[in-house]
Amino acid sequence: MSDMRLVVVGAAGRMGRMLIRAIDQADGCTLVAAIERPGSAALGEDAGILAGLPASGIKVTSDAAAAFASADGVLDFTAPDATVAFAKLAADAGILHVVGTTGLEPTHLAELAEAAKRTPIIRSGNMSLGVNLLAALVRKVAATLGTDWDIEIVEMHHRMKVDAPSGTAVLLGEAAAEGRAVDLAQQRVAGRDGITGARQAGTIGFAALRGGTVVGDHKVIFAGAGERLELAHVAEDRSLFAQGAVKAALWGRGREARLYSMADVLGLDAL
Ligand SMILES: NC(=O)C1=CN([C@@H]2O[C@H](COP(=O)(O)OP(=O)(O)OC[C@H]3O[C@@H](n4cnc5c(N)ncnc54)[C@H](OP(=O)(O)O)[C@@H]3O)[C@@H](O)[C@H]2O)C=CC1
Ligand SMILES: O=C(O)C1=N[C@H](C(=O)O)C[C@H](O)C1
Repeated sequence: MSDMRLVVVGAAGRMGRMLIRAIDQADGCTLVAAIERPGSAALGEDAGILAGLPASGIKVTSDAAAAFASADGVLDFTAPDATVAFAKLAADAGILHVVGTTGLEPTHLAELAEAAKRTPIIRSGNMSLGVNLLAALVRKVAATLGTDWDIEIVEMHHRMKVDAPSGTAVLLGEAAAEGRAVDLAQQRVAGRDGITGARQAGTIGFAALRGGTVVGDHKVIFAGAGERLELAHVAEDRSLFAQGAVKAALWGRGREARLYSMADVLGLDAL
């Protein structure tokens, strides 16, 4: 089979550069375009150079529609509104859309679900094997323990991160809620401050720390009476997210139009 032709949108971002490198290192795929927004200082730059590689001959452009027309898939770690716009363009072009963008609101998710009726979309708040395995463990533990065990999710990220709680924290919260057979939206408590009153049984709490260059730390705490169970994941290098995204793209090639998760890609659904 010919190499899968991939486009990276948000190519000059922290993850965009990692994705260009991950494509370069992987077998079975080739970078065919690199996209940034109109007016970006990165336009015209060589995508390889941008990513710390030898020149690739691929210049960063802002014409996503033209790029998608001659590609098989797009890797998208950008921002919520941009991701929705790219989802429509990817569906128009009939190419696979891998979405790592976080901070998506229900309206964004509804738009992605609509686009996924026309083309496959693989979306995850975290593309690493470790976090997706952790989510499966959290689901099991939450299903096993009663609501006399309080669930709190603590995350820390670098100072440049713009959304909170992190997409991973939300993913882990959803896993805990699934385990308890409840709706996370009804149980979610984030950003306590001031006289909050005592903790309500059954709620799932989120705390977000920001600072320095932390790649991504997540801890799920099950706090019972007199004992505590803590499950944690530490991401040491963003390249693992990029490698996960490339793995997802190769897995998703030729799949039917629908929304997939990283658990689908990694075969963790049965856990
Ligand atoms: N799922 C996962 O495994 C992971 C997800 N993430 C998520 O990925 C996203 C990006 O993170 P990160 O790389 O650190 O952020 P950056 O801000 O470094 O990169 C985002 C890039 O997308 C660009 N962009 C934004 N809007 C558009 C647009 N309309 N068209 C083209 N390019 C656009 C930005 O350009 P500009 O600067 O001009 O706005 C920027 O270059 C975040 O939501 C983050 O949480 C990060 C790591 C792992
Ligand atoms: O913005 C980041 O950096 C990260 N974002 C993702 C998230 O919101 O969980 C994944 C990872 O933790 C890094």
